[in-house]
Amino acid sequence: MAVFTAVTLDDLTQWMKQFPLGQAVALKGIASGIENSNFFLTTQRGAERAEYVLTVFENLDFDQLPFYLQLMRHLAERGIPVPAPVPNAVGDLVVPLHGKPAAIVSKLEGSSQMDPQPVHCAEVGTMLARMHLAASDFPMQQPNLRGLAWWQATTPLVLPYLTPANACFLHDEVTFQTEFAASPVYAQLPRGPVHADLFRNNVMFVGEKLTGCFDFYFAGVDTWLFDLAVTVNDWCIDLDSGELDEARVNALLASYRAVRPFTDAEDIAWQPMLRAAALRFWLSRLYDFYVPREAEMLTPHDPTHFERILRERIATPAPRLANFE
Ligand SMILES: Nc1ncnc2c1ncn2[C@@H]1O[C@H](COP(=O)(O)OP(=O)(O)O)[C@@H](O)[C@H]1O
Ligand SMILES: N[C@@H](CCOP(=O)(O)O)C(=O)O
Repeated sequence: MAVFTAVTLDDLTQWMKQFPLGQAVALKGIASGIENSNFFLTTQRGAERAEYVLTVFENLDFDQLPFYLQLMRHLAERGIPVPAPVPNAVGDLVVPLHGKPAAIVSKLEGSSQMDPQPVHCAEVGTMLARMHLAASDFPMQQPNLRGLAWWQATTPLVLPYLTPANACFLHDEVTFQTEFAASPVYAQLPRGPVHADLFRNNVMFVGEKLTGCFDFYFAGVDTWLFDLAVTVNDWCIDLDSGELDEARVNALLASYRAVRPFTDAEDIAWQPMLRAAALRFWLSRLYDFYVPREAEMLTPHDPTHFERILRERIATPAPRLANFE
């Protein structure tokens, strides 16, 4: 269940007056999701009804949220299919509700495709490349808050819970990634604002047509290749083994490259980056599993899934980016 803060239609009677949306006439809690309280909100202005998503943010504060919501607005204005935040009468995208930050965004059509085929991966690749280019002139700066500095700070917190062999494995991978991030190849990688969590459950489809992506609350400035590796590590794998599925990898990379060709540095960095993307989610899942936050509100995901993927990415050479047609 993912409604941590109860909101009723009565609560919204006054609150909605700051938005140019008319009255709230229906509100339904959304069960999926693990971080925030989400609701489908129906509004009515005159005879016209419209659907939105109301989010009450449980873990992010008022200072952090403008980056995410302004980025969504920036992308929506450039035709990238992401939820468009609705500003209130004074232009604020984030406003208090029950003392917590809240926002209203447009509702995307469709549902998640949890058994993606190459055709779906091709759609994701095209959208991701378009999103990277469209975000490249976004003026706000916020690093990926789940990047290298977070990995280095979080590793000592989870090491005591691991077997000696796994502790050693984690420590070695963070050392490897620290050296990779200091390398000349890494310095040449193109970067900008990235989604950083473009998993299957964060993209909507109607049939084979991608209708949008959401959940920008891990977005930040990082390399485009990292974002691509996060995406491939979720969309293009066999979920049991963690192995890459060649047809889906091919489809996603070819469609991405058709919009934004890869650089030589990206070609060289691909395998370390697939490892980095696996490490990032192994570590966050370990942290959520072993170091639960106070007033726990988060359902932890299985960390061993990404441990398996990381071992697999180290063991099996990644196909060269340049070879994909
Ligand atoms: N803009 C949107 N349009 C349509 N559905 C949405 C939208 N935003 C969220 N949802 C629905 O809400 C669910 C939970 O959202 P999510 O962002 O994953 O929550 P959390 O941040 O709590 O993990 C999604 O699985 C999706 O069904
Ligand atoms: N994708 C992450 C967890 C983030 O959850 P989300 O529901 O906010 O996308 C993972 O799988 O560990």
